[in-house]
Amino acid sequence: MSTPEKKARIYFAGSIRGGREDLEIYKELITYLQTKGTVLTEHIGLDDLDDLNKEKKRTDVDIWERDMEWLYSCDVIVAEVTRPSLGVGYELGIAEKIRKRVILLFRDDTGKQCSAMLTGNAHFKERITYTKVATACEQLDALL
Ligand SMILES: O=c1[nH]c(=O)n([C@H]2C[C@H](O)[C@@H](COP(=O)(O)O)O2)cc1CO
Repeated sequence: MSTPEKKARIYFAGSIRGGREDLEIYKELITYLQTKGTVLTEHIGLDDLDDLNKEKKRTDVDIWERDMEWLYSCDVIVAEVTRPSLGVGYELGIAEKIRKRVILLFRDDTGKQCSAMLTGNAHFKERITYTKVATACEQLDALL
């Protein structure tokens, strides 16, 4: 009997307190990523963060401890960085320090540029620039 293949543990990073303007995009990306593995941070795609894991009832210390455990233990981080977020920037800084694989997603239809701290950084060499989520998913498919 063959052993079942281990599902990839995916840490999806996206803005929460930095602003929820891209929520619909996060939802689509998370739904796609769930076909590729277990998305640890699926709460990032919820309309109401209270729905799934009582995010609003957690203390900030609980959130930070849980997310650090997920960040250190995941197989890959997929970060949607179009909407700037202090939390996502912090997670990516740690990812670089612990040499965790990161795939960055950035939309090219906003007239904004991605931070040079990411685009100038050799650790973040896997970058997807996209307009439509379907295109981003096609490119993710080639990487995951
Ligand atoms: O309630 C939360 N839950 C949570 O998982 N995070 C993590 C995951 C996200 O990738 C990132 C978002 O950071 P920020 O809230 O600064 O935009 O931080 C952040 C918050 C709130 O800061």
